[in-house]
Amino acid sequence: MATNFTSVPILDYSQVSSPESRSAFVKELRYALINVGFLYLSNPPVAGEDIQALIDYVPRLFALPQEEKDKIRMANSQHFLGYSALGRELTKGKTDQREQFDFATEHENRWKPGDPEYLKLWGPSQWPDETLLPGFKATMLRYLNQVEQLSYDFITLLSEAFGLSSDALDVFFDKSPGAMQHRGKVVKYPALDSVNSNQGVGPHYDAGFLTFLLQVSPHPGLQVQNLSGEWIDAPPIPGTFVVNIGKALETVTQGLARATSHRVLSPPRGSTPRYSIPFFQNIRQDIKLSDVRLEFPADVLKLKEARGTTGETDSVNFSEYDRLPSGEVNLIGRIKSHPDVAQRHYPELFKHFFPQGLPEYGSAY
Ligand SMILES: O=C(O)CCC(=O)C(=O)O
Ligand SMILES: [Fe+2]
Repeated sequence: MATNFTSVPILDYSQVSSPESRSAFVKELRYALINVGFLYLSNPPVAGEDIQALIDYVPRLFALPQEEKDKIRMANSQHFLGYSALGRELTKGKTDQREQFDFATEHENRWKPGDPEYLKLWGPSQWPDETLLPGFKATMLRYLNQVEQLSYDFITLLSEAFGLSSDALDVFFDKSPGAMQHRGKVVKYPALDSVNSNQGVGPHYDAGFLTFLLQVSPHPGLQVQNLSGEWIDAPPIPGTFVVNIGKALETVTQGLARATSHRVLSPPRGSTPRYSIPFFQNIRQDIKLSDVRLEFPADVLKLKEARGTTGETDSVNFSEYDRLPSGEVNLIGRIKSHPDVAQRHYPELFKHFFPQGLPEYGSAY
């Protein structure tokens, strides 16, 4: 089997429901996790009518009057939830050319004085005025809840694929109601005519465990980096999610599940905008990855050796995972990406990471 990839494999989730095809699925999953770090998932267990309803809402969400979007701007939120205008997010210090709304699964903030600051990171979303976009909030939450369930089921499959007991990774989640929070985003990438670079989003790794991406519009632009550093297209395939692995999952699986660097190029001049909806699976904020040591069978570890080492990439690294609680690593990531929000809600950390003050793109709201 080739260890370098030139395309992203497609896995069929309907295979999971019968015992015979389930083992074929798990085998393909093992290959995709170890060698690619990305896959398409067809027939995902998320209601087609919810996905379609969400897709229909997306252009209407971005078409809301600017003042309505500004009412729910991210700078209002210590949870980094809400609206980010074009060009207000950084990847590795460079401006991303996208406009987006961060909406998360429902969660009441649990921070109280004396608690670690990272507990402030999870809390309620800011939603657009219901009268302007009736039903959007309920649809988005239904969608997020279904993808959350899929994300847990997928972790079970991943554990099986790596020869672990199916509950081996349960320790990373607190499944009591409302205890976890996972984050979704609705993203718009305008065409090159209206932006000043083609960095839709710069090369990066995702931070957490699994990402489930819905490519809403038919535009290409998403690219993933293979072992020799080439950029491979991952164009939209209707009816699928793109699934990829974050740095936390790579770390706890000792590099078996590959976190693969990826980026989005802006649509060409004259194009309509590209839209997407990623879902990021979080893990417990208080867990330190180094506290959990998983024992993988030798034959599985050999597959990683056969893959060879991943070349250096220029992507953001999340190297702090070996020593800090996961919540703190995530807070640092959010601060670096959204300094204007950090300046307002985390002034000490802001000063630490941005000693010269806010970067060039302008002042905080
Ligand atoms: O919009 C996309 O297709 C991918 C976005 C992404 O990689 C991210 O937001 O982490
Ligand atoms: Fe990403």
